[in-house]
Amino acid sequence: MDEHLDQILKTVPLLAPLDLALPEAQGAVLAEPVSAPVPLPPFDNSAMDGYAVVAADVAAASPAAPVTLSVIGDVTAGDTGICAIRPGLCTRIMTGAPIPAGADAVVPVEWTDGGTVTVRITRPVPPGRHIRRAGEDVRAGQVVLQPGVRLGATQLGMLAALGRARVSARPKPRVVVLSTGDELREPGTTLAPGQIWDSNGFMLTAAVNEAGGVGFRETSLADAPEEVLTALREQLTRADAIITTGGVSMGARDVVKEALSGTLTFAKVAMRPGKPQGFGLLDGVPVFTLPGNPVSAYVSFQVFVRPALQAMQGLPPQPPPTVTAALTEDVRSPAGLRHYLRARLTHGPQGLSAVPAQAQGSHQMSALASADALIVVPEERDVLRAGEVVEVWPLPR
Ligand SMILES: Nc1nc2c(c(=O)[nH]1)N[C@H]1C(S)=C(S)[C@@H](COP(=O)(O)OP(=O)(O)OC[C@H]3O[C@@H](n4cnc5c(N)ncnc54)[C@H](O)[C@@H]3O)O[C@H]1N2
Ligand code: MOO
Repeated sequence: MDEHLDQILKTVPLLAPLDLALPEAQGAVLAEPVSAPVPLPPFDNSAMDGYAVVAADVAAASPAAPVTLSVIGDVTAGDTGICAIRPGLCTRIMTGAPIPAGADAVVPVEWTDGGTVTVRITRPVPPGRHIRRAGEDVRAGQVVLQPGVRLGATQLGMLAALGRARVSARPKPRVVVLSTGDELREPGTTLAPGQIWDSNGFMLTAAVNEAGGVGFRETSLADAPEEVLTALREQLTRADAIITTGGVSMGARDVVKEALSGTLTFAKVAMRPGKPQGFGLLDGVPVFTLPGNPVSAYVSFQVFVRPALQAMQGLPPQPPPTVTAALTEDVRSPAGLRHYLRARLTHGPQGLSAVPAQAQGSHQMSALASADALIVVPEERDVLRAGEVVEVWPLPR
């Protein structure tokens, strides 16, 4: 498994950065350091609705002996005019409004009678109180986001706050998913004997999206090597990567293998499910040929394709973070294979427990669909005992 993944990670190309408008950049990975052209906040402003005052004027204010000041006007957020006060005067001020010259504190409106001509203030404020200083969030010139950061909601908010409309970032990889098999039909249609509905196509397209790519599902292909090759070539113009499922094992009609045997490397990987794997570049585009059994295809996606998509965006190709959990029953596993068992995690007083699914066949979608984790059984173990603390991968959602 490690060899196959290493081979993939050293082969997949890094996607070139694009100049993206902010809304298009969601999920892309920053390719430039972003520094602040101005300080944030750009100017001293009020943190409260209230009155901008000279703190010394209200130092002795109390409910018993309120201080009265003249209100010379209102300053609201967005005011661009120049405003100044001197001792004895104040302005009403709103949250986010620039602090008038001469003022050094804000009295919240709750501590006043709310007057508009004169105001009675019942509590003192120390100098600086309720003023948000220019640059106290970000200094001008400060590098705020480093290359390699995936742009989510908060990073896009940060970029907009810095006035950036566009950014250089590696886009989400576009991944085309092609299922192969004469037996496959579209969900929503009726089946003839021997036929099944294509589930891999939908599952893997969704898995691509969950993994931070953009998945495109194509209608399944018949077991004809020429057709498979033509379909793959057609997709090269829009795909950053292609996933196929089916046709890679030992059957008489393993078309994917037949179509690509000169181009890709096919291997039997020491894992279950997911033994037959193929990978390589077709005209520079990574092609992952995953096994047809649905659970095998899904597990293969998580262990090989997901890290590859991360690497293509310049992210560290990390497997999902694992947790440890106590096994609720014994499980057996063939030695020499890394085994991913479908399981459910439960939280109890003793911490996390992993409940293995009863159905562990690589065709048994229902156990996969009700699992929220995979128990990882290392190659060197052939039995794990109930109560043992084991490594578990929570599945992405
Ligand atoms: N003699 C051997 N037979 C098999 C071996 C082996 O080593 N020697 N390996 C087995 C393992 S493990 C796997 S996994 C499968 C992989 O087979 P293929 O990748 O060639 O896949 P197919 O034969 O096309 O299909 C397998 C199975 O999955 C169903 N399938 C395929 N595509 C879809 C889809 N899009 N949606 C739902 N189900 C799909 C297909 O109908 C078959 O039942 O080979 C074993 N055999
Ligand atoms: O490896 Mo197959 O992928 O076990 O069913």
